[in-house]
Amino acid sequence: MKITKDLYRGSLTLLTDFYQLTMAYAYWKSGKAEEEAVFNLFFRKNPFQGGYTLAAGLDYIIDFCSNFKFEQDDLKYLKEMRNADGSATFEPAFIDYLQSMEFSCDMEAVEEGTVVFPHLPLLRIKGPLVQCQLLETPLLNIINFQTLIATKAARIVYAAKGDAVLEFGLRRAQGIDGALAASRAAYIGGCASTSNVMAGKLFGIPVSGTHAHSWIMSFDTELEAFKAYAEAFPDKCVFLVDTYDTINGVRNAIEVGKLLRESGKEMIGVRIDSGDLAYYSNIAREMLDAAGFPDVKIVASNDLDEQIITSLKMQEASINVWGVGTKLVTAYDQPALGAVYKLAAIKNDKGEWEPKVKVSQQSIKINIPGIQNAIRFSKNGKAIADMIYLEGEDLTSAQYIIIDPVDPTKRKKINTIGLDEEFLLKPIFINGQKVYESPDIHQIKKNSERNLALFDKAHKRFVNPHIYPVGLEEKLYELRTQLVFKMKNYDGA
Ligand SMILES: Nc1ncnc2c1ncn2[C@@H]1O[C@H](COP(=O)(O)OP(=O)(O)OP(=O)(O)O)[C@@H](O)[C@H]1O
Ligand SMILES: O=P(O)(O)OC[C@H]1O[C@H](OP(=O)(O)OP(=O)(O)O)[C@H](O)[C@@H]1O
Ligand SMILES: O=C(O)c1cccnc1
Repeated sequence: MKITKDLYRGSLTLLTDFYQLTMAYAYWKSGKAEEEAVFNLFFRKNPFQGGYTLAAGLDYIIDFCSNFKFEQDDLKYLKEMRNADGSATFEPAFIDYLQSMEFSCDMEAVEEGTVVFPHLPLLRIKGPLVQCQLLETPLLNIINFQTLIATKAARIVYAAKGDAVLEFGLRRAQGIDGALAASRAAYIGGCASTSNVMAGKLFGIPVSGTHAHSWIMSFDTELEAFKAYAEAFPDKCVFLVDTYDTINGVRNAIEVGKLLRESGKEMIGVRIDSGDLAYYSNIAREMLDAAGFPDVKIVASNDLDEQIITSLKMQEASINVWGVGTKLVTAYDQPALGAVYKLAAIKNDKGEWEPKVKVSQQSIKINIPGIQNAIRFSKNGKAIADMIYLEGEDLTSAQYIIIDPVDPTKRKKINTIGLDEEFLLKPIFINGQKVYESPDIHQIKKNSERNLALFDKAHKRFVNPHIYPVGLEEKLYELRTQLVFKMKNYDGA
């Protein structure tokens, strides 16, 4: 992937919040910049009131970290930055320090296309405090959006029950990278193709498209327009039939379909983009079948999402292909995932890791301290539960109790005999060197399919989905409880 160089023509290293730079400066001034720290990236609630989340964005992160370097242009900008009194914001020695900075962290992350849940570490980074801090914002920016859109796509594809979903979002997406990243994530989430040609070029996603109303309107009649399109694309005819009168549009499509057949070609489909999609698709199906076109597909579009698709399926609409734009690429009903990035441990003067916790009045906001990993238990191809545990913990036990991170009265016993186990975090970088072989986009999409198949449909339904158990291993739960007590000054209470 060449997003860094091709789209922005330079370093993306300044794509961070200013406070990360002020902290970087202050860490450097106080001699803490190179202290080793561990941060975790996680979210607290599945989006869209759903029962699962589909991780995406790691390949952007790999690219971002591999290109993490303050370049001359960036340094010049920082050097010229001034405080209100006209003094330089950053002293020259700090600018030199930034210039010499090389990405040197260890990173572990869940692979793209992994089904994930609240509280699981999606990404863990270990390295100099200053680097981990500077990376907070871009890592969150990337994961938050692509994970959200991949999840939305997975829901829409689930609603379509095996029919192809074409992503049509570019024109209404949130800007240029919003559109590109959304097309990528939508493909990972299960869409068959994108209308976004640049996403096709950059990421290798299949591109597809029909034609617009303007094509029809540019001719005197719809029939002429269909005929001219058939001449240009005899193998790719999907006629948009609703510009004037949908039923008449289907009639015209059939007429041109017959002409195509005479020349040895077959019409592929018709598209309906307005009106009652159940009613018109059923009429179109009857007309097409009666005219000898049972294999011609019916494509529907017009502000679709998983709820409308589900409703149209229930109405037995004769739709075979779904074109979905706005509500997919903007994650219309929930515009942000809300993933956060929290300090989990820091190495003290003695070289020991000290777990860190941020106390909150809301128990859902108390982070999980320490260097963690997560393991997924499954049986006969079905996931049973995920356990978050402290790295280095002995994992040979035949039985675990996992404790809900928000409500400690919720516990689950796991007998590990006969269960399959998968470690969710995979090594991505060691000392700044990439050790992970990035799968191509098609393999990532397959990984999503494999992952989604691990989970029961009870977790996938849209209304009140069954909650998948994710819990803390007992020692981690104890550590967190003790730390919270300590920070609240009621040790052992
Ligand atoms: N049978 C149906 N059941 C549920 N929702 C439907 C059905 N048919 C269409 N819809 C959805 O209802 C909404 C209709 O919106 P709207 O009224 O703006 O469309 P329209 O009548 O086609 O108008 P326009 O021509 O401006 O697109 C769209 O989101 C569409 O996907
Ligand atoms: O509704 P969405 O899910 O966002 O899907 C994309 C929409 O974009 C197009 O409409 P537009 O009116 O922009 O152009 P058109 O002339 O091709 O219909 C297309 O016809 C869809 O309705
Ligand atoms: O190809 C299409 O039909 C298409 C592409 C973008 C937006 N709406 C429709």
